[in-house]
Amino acid sequence: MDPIDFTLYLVTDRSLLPAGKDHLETLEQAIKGGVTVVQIREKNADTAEFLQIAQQSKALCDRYKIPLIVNDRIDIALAIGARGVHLGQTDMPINVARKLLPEGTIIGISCNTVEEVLRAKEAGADYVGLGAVWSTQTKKLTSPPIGVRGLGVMLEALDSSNISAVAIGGIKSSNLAHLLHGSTSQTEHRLDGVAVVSDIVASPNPEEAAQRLRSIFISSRLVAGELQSKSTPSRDDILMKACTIMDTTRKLSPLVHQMTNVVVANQSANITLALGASPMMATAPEEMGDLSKLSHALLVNIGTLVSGSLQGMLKAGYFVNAARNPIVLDPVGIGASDFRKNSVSELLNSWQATVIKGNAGELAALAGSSETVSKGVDSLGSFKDPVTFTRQLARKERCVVVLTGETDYISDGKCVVILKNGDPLLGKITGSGCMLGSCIASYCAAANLLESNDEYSGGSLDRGGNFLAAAVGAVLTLTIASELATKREGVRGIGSFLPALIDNVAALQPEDIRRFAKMKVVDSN
Ligand SMILES: Nc1ncnc2c1ncn2[C@@H]1O[C@H](COP(=O)(O)OP(=O)(O)OP(=O)(O)O)[C@@H](O)[C@H]1O
Ligand SMILES: Cc1ncsc1CCO
Repeated sequence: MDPIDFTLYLVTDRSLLPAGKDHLETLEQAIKGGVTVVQIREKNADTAEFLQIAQQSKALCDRYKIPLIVNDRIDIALAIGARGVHLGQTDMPINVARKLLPEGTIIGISCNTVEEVLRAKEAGADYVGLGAVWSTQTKKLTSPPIGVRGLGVMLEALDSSNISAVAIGGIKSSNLAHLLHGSTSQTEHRLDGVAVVSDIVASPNPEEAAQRLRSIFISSRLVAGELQSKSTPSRDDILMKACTIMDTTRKLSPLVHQMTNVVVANQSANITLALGASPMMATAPEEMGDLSKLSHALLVNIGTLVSGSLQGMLKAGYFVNAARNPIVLDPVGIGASDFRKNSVSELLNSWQATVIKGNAGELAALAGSSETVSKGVDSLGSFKDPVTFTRQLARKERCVVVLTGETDYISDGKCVVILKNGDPLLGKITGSGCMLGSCIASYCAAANLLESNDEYSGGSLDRGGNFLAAAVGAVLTLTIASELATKREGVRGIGSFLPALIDNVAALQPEDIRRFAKMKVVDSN
C-alpha cells in the first residue's frame, strides 16, 4: 500500500460545522481543497451513529483515494476496514491494538512529551500526533500546550526512525508558516504534516481553507529547502552586504517600530535617526495592527516589561510575521524573574523572531543554561565555548543569534561571525545593548527591503533578507563608532561618550567598516 501523505491531516468534529453545513459535504469540499488524510473523531456519538458516520466517510474517502483513520475505536476501524487508528495515551496500548488489527493497519498516537514520543517509538507506532501546540476550543487540554518551540526536541527524538510526525492543536492558516519554521529540530527534522480541525471544519468554505493551508505548507518547504542549500558566505561577502545595508538604511529610511524599555527609549530613538532610519516607539495593543502596515521592522525589548506591554508585544509580533517583516527580540534581564522568562517563552511561541540578541547571562537564561548568570540586566561571566553556544541557540530558535560582550558572536545556525571591535566604555554606559537592538532592527528592515521578492508566499515569514549581514553591520556600526567617539576631543567618560557615540554613528562611512572591522568567520562543523 502507498505510504500515507500526512501533509494536511483533517480531523473531523461535527460540533464545529457552521449552521446549515453537513459533515459529508464539508468532508468532500475539504478533500477537493487538498486534504491528504482524514481522521474521523466522534467524542459524543454512540456506537451505531459513529459506525454510520464512519461508513459514509470511508465511502467518500475511497472515491477520492484518501486514507481514513478512526479515532480511538478499534472496533469501528475493523468494521469499516479503515486504513488506520489514532490512539490517545490512555486508550488501548499499541501492542494490543496491533494484534487486533489487520497487518498493515496504520497506528498513530498522541504525544505531549519527549518521553511519550520515545515510548511510541519503542511500541512501534507508525506516526505520532504532537501537541497540543496551542490551546484550542475544540478539545479540553489535559496537559499545557507545548508551543512551537517544544516540538523541535520531540522531532529530534524521532531521528533515525521511519515514524511520521504531525502537529496538532490550534493550527490555522495564520500561524502555519510560523509553526513549520519554528518547529524544525536542531538536526533539521521537520514535521511531515499538520492536523487541522476548526480552520477547515468551521469554515464557510472548507475547500478554500484546505487549499490555503496546503499551499502554505508547500511554499514553506520550498523556502526551507532554499535556505538549507545556501553555502557559507565569506568574510568579504558579509562585509560587502553589510555596507550595502548601511547605505540602504540611509537611502530608504525604514520605519522601525520599537517596543523598548523606559530607560533607553530616547537614546534608542536617537541612534535610529543617526543610522538614517526612522523610529517609532509605541506599545498599545490596540494599534499594533495599524502599525504593522506602516513599519518595516519591529524591535521587542523587555527591559521594563509590564503585563499591558506584553499584550502589545504578543500582538505586534504576530502582525509583523504576517506582514513578512523582521522582528528583533532583546530579552533584557530575562534571568531576573519568572515573569520575564515566561513572557519570553510566550512571545517566542506566538511569533517567530528574526534575530535574538542578548548578553551572555541573558542568552544563557533563554537557553536554559546555567553556565553564566546575570545581575539584573548585566551579565556576570562568559561561555567556555561561545561559538558553539551561539550556533546551537540559532539552530534551536531558528533565527540569527547575537551574543554580545567584549567580543560579539553572531550566527545564523551555520556559520559564526566573531567581532572584536568596541571601546570598553560601551560596557559602562547603560543601554548600549538596547541601542544595538535598535541598530539591528533598522538594518534588518533595510535588508528585507533590499529583497525585490514582493510576491506573496504564504510560507515565508519575511522576504528573505540577509539578516546575518544586517546584524554584523549593526554591531560593526556601533562598535567602530564607539572607537572613533572616544578619540574625540571633550570625551572624558560615560556622560560625554553617549552623545559623541550618536554623532559618530551618524558620521560613519562604509569605508570605516571595511577598514576597521576586526572580524572572523567560522564555518559550520
Ligand atoms: N568591554 C567591552 N569592550 C568592547 N565592546 C564592548 C564591551 N562591552 C560591551 N561592548 C559592546 O557593546 C555592545 C552591547 O553589548 P553589552 O554586552 O554591553 O550589552 P548589554 O549588556 O545588553 O547592555 P545593556 O543592558 O546596557 O543595554 C556590543 O556590541 C558589545 O560589543
Ligand atoms: C537599567 C535597565 N533596567 C531595565 S532595562 C535597563 C536598561 C539596560 O538594559
